[in-house]
Amino acid sequence: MESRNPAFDEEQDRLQATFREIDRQRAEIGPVYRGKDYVEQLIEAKREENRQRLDLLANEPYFGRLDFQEEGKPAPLPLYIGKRGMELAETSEPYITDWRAPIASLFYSFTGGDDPVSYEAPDGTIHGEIALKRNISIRNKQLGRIVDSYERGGDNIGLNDEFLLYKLGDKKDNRLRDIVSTIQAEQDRIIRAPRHKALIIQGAAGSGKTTVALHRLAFLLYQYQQQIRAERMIIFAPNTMFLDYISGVLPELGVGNVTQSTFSEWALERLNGNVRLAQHATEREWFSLEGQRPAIDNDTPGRYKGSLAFKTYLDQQLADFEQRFLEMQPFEAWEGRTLSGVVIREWFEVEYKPYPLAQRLERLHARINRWLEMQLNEIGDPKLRKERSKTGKQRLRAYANRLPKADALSFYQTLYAWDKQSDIPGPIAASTRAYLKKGEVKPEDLPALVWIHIAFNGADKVAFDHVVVDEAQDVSPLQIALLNSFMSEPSFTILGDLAQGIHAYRGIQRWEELSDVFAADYRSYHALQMSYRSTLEIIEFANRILPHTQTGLPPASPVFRSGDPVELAVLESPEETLPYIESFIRANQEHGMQTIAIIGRTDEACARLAAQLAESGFPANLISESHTRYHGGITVVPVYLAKGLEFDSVLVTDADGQGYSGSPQDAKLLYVACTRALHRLTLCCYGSVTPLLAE
Ligand SMILES: Nc1ncnc2c1ncn2[C@@H]1O[C@H](COP(=O)(O)OP(=O)(O)OP(=O)(O)O)[C@@H](O)[C@H]1O
Repeated sequence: MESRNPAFDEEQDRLQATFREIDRQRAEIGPVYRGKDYVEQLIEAKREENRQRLDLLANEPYFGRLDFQEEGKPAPLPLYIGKRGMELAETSEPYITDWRAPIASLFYSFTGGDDPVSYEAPDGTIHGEIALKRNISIRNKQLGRIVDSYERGGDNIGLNDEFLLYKLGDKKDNRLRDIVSTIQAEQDRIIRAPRHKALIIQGAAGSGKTTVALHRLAFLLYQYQQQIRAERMIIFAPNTMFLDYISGVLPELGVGNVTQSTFSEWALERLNGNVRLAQHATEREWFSLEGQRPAIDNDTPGRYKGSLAFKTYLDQQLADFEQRFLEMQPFEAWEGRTLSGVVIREWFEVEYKPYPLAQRLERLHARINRWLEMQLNEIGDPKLRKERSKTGKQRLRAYANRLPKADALSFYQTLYAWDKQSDIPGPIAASTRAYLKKGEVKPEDLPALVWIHIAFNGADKVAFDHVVVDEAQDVSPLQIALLNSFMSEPSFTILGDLAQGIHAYRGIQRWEELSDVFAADYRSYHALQMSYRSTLEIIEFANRILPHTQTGLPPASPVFRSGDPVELAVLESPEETLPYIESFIRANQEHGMQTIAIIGRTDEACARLAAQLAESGFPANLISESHTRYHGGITVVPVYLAKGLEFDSVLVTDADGQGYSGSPQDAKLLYVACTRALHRLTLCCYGSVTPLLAE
């Protein structure tokens, strides 16, 4: 605990007063209503919301204080900033300010100096001066550390980062955490950006992209309470384990009900389970060490099928498909009774035009059926009517069967038919055909399939109020265009790091590929360069790998947090690897590291290692594609699945020329591996070190 001083005593008194106020308000809410009265139930829902808010506040009422003197006011007023807001029950005066409130933006944007400051309030710009900025740490209801990062008239040297460094030095468990108390100005600008934008964020490893995106959701829900609903927000992330890892942040911020999904999961749901996915086939091809991996270009299957050029091709094919309905023939129910083609086309082309194709077909079918019933009703003789009814219905079935099918998978299959004249490059068509023949598609086919499905069935225009796409360097322009078609106006947070583009065979090479999906007024590009996750030593080490990724990205800037030097162990023989890893784990546990990861090169190597470790008494959590949970503790993980995660201490194995050749693809993998470490990074290999680390 801090030594006693007047500031500490003042904050102690304020904290106790706050707890008393929270207790008072909590008691006033009264007992839970369990009756059946609907109005009472609605009121109870509001009360429950209040209970939850007060419980959250009771734990850590606030984390910062900002004394702001508004222009024209005689003295500064202290604002206490917390995860949720609170008013005094008696006077309705603000007592704790929600971090998302406009005035709280000053706490984040202010980085020192005596210059006047301003913030955007609903009624216009408010000007004033800051007299004090104070970080207050409250843990288990106890006042802990107080750090004044600015005091008017004080010397204010070098205190700005102290609280941040104190926070960054923490050991991690198995969950990503909120950062409300230390959001940095550049991050805050993204969090508070207007709603109707497609923000594209290139952020260095550990720059807080994922965290910032989650805080942005909380901000949007607060700022646009009337227009945005949590149930209509969605977060796309690369795998379910990563979703599990980040799932704690939104509840900590008091946000529930936001859908979190992988793109594949979401797409399969759209397709009503009508397609079967060849799981992980591409990953196995690209991340094993067997075989020669081809160079990546625009004709790499995943890149081609995710391109806007492919989207144009699909749209053309869909338009041609629709044209074929214009050739609809007359329907002859029985000899002498025919519904003319002109009438049928009129219904289809004019009357049903506003509906999506599949619905138009359904309506047309029902309409012809009604016409048939009417014709039958005109026949007086029951025997003849029965006979004609049989013929008419048979013929209608045959007629409907002759019409092209508005079904996404059937249509997609026709694009790859061996005799089809097509824009699709031959090798791509052949390999896709082979999968389709087995009744399977690859993840790279899903955007196109959903695109077709939407063309046939329509998209729910207001399905999303906001979409977050994490690890967006691995998604395709077609995916983004598709998601955009589920919104009346774009509202996106798209974030990633090209240097971590390990799925480049299906992802993008430049951000323009994604931003081209949006009109110029909507898109805005942001770069986050400061990296918060790792120590100075780790960031500098990883920065040396960066040029080999050939992405042209600038090095990440470290926060000045120094730790142990990065170690590279060159072993004499493969037999030394296991004892080396065991001693690594032991040493790190003794050092207080809570999450320790051994990052291997392939699935197979990791499975072998985890089995060996278990035998020698180090049970580790092995992560594979099918894992849905990240448990913390000791983890063995193949590098391509480590993306997005972080660990107190990391050992990268296989750091030799075979594990990581000098190619840009392997440079990205090694960059991902090294940037997972918060406090300690070690690499090991036997034989020759990878050319990526040759210097
Ligand atoms: N302003 C901040 N204050 C405290 N911690 C922060 C801040 N910004 C980021 N962090 C921490 O840095 C780490 C990295 O954050 P996050 O995982 O969101 O980064 P990222 O850019 O998505 O990383 P990567 O691309 O490498 O997966 C997390 O532990 C997060 O809590």
